[in-house]
Amino acid sequence: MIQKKLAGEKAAEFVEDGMIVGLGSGSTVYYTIQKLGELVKNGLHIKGVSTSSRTSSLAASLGIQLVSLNEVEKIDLTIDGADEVDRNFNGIKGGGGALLFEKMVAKASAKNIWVVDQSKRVNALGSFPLPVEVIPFGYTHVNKALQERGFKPVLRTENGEPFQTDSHHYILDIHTGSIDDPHALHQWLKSLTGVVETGLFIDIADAVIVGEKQTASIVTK
Ligand SMILES: O=C[C@H](O)[C@H](O)[C@H](O)COP(=O)(O)O
Repeated sequence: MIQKKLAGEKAAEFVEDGMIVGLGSGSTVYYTIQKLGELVKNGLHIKGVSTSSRTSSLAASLGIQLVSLNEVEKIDLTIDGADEVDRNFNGIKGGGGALLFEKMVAKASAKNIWVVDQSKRVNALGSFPLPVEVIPFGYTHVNKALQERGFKPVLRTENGEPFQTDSHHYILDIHTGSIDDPHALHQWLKSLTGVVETGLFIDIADAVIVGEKQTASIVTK
């Protein structure tokens, strides 16, 4: 989709020679990574920290050098997609199941830019089902607690089997409706034993690049 391409490619303009760059996951940041691949072929030196096995394969195929999160003290800039972004730049991520690594990479980054198309911008988070990453052991009990709270959890599946994240966890997609207090919801979810991470990304994005019909605009706080 052209809006994703415009946003994704625009973000590559913020990458400078010598940077350690967090490489997000998904169909929008795909275009950033493709662009970075071109720039690397033309002499740009960067090291990438990947957030998913898919991104690792893509980056490696384009000749982008990868290092693990353990090997770096900090990341200069991370570029990633999002499933929803509100006016405070809080977001829902994890539609592709990469939320845990994405959040760890984001939190180790001096700056985070999200790339989205216009449809991802919302007044309040919560229309997109919120991914909750859980360990497979006893996940039905977490599911029950979420059901009791009225969140209608759905175990994410792939080819008829539970979808497994890169860490071999499961994902329960929950239906929260409009989220009034993302902090409180995130805290409550994290308090459930067996929950590894939530797709609520709060106070993480510094700027959002929004792909429009013919251009991409940069929105800062
Ligand atoms: O787990 C997936 C990530 O959080 C993605 O960044 C997010 O789902 C947005 O992906 P896309 O750009 O494909 O809509």
